[in-house]
Amino acid sequence: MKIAAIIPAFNEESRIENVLNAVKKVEIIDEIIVVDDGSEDNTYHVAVKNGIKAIRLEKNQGKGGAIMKGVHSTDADTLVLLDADLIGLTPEHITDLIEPILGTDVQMTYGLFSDGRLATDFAQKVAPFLTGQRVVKREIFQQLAHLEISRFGMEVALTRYVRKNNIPSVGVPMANMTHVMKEEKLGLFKGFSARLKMYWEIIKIIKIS
Ligand SMILES: O=c1ccn([C@@H]2O[C@H](COP(=O)(O)OP(=O)(O)O)[C@@H](O)[C@H]2O)c(=O)[nH]1
Ligand SMILES: O=C(O)[C@@H](COP(=O)(O)O)O[C@H]1O[C@H](CO)[C@@H](O)[C@H](O)[C@H]1O
Repeated sequence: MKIAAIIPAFNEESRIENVLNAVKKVEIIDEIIVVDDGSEDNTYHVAVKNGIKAIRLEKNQGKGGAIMKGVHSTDADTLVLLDADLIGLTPEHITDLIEPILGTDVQMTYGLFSDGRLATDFAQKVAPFLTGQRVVKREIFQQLAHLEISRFGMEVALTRYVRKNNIPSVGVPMANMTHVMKEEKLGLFKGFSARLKMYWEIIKIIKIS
């Protein structure tokens, strides 16, 4: 079994180091890959400075496209997907996410914030299928079309595929964790516009998957 962590990152220079510090401490992870999705800031250099393999995409391709670049750059059979803007991530959170897959027929796990912040805990209670923290077996990526163009629809495509095909999956609580919300990153107006765009990308993938 080979485990690779893939961290898609778009303009995350000030946030990604926290995530890298936690991932680097997880001994069962064989490879860490940051995919810089056309950032205009120093995300790529922060990853390289931390000794991480980083792939730099010239043009922004969206989260799904960035993750698939990472998937195609490794032969790992187990992929750990983590957002670059997590707050409170520990090595234990990551091992908890991987553990249910070891020696079982579980093919996907998904992490759910709890006891972090009211807003982000609530968002994941209402829509657990959106979470970006996952461990996914490679076969699942191979079965799914459209992931390269799915942008923020990637997680919903994964969840729908697993449900439709009765593939064993497990939700894992991630206590004391949260992330930086779009409105906090981009300001109220731009953040909310980005949120609407994300919902549209999700609707589009539902239509074609
Ligand atoms: O075009 C994009 C948009 C987002 N991301 C990354 O995907 C993850 C989740 O994105 P974001 O935090 O914006 O989504 P949210 O959690 O707010 O829905 C983060 O690591 C982003 O840097 C990416 O690689 N390309
Ligand atoms: O939880 C959600 O409602 C959205 C938006 O999060 P925020 O409202 O910015 O905290 O975030 C998730 O959904 C995206 C689409 O599935 C994922 O790509 C993100 O990783 C995830 O955090």
